[in-house]
Amino acid sequence: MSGTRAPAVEARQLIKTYPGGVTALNGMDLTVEPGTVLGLLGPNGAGKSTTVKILTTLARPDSGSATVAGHDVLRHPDRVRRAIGVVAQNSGADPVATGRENLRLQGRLHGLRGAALDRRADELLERFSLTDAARRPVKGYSGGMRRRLDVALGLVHRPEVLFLDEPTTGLDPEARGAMWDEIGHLAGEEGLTILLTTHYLEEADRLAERVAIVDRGRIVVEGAPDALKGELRGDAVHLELREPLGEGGRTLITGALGALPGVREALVDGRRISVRADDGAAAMPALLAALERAGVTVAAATVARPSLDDVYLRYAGRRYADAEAAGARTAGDEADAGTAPRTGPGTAPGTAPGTGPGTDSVSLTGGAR
Ligand SMILES: Nc1ncnc2c1ncn2[C@@H]1O[C@H](COP(=O)(O)OP(=O)(O)OP(=O)(O)O)[C@@H](O)[C@H]1O
Repeated sequence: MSGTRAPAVEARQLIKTYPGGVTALNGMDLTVEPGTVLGLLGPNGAGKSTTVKILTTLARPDSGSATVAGHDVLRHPDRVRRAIGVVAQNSGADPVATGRENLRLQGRLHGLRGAALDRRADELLERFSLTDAARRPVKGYSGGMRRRLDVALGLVHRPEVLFLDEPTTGLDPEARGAMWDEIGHLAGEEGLTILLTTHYLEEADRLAERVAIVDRGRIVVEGAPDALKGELRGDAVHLELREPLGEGGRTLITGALGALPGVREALVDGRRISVRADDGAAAMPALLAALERAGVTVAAATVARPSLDDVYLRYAGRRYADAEAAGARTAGDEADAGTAPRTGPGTAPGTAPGTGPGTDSVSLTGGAR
């Protein structure tokens, strides 16, 4: 692949507000280089699906622009559609038809006929280890087989860019691992450009050459996973307290821990404290002593190399698990409320890192280093 080729996907300043006032996208910028896998990583409700809908011409932004495979999504949606494959969150396969019938139908929709259609269907069945199941109705397939068929359906017309929306959600660990291998091959050996959305940190880490972390409708940081983790120099120390700290306690502890030698950053959030230290093991005794002096009891402590979880915490200002829980609560509210508009993280764009309610943080070094 030439380094001078135009980006396969480019989005600039996409804004999208849904009826009811939910700001799903709040200035989304995104670039995917040809032949690479970009992982759009973010918690539930961050705006990943809305981004994919706009890039695949299924929704229009309120403002901003985007091109896919060199075609403008608003001016030439038909050209974009011919150049892309889309694997949506929910399977598009007909459960009553067989795997082979589904592939043939999809091929016909893309203009394939006769021997070329048969060849392509057989090729994809073989490619995705579905040959033995080719003549069975899809409703009898396992979750992993269905997902592989979904990807095969998205590839029938040999697209340049493949969109995979949450490709492994709902799969068991074994099927997830198999799907990761498939996606790795598609990008590596077949040179496809892939934009995949995921809310699994591990999936982004494992599959994506570059990760764009999306939070509240915009990208908060983008880069190669190892580089992003490497920028957070030092170790991540996580402490769990027996009792949650109130507001006064949080401020006190944040200040006390942040002032210890070798400690770069401390973030206190309820029962959990996250510290970034030059040497986590060396800092641990002083951290525990400072907490003991403050009358705070520690229930558990761990030291680890920074993970994408820590990258998210650094740039989005809240823990990934908390953001996920907030998104899940939102989805639950929505289900309770029937057709009520979704609200949640997307309703509060632009909250500065570390300033969310219930969180105190102090950075002693300024910036991410
Ligand atoms: N049709 C809609 N009407 C109103 N609000 C919506 C609609 N679709 C999405 N939203 C809201 O827009 C925001 C972004 O949603 P989006 O589905 O793009 O996020 P996501 O990151 O893909 O999350 P998920 O992983 O749960 O699909 C959320 O706050 C959501 O509640």
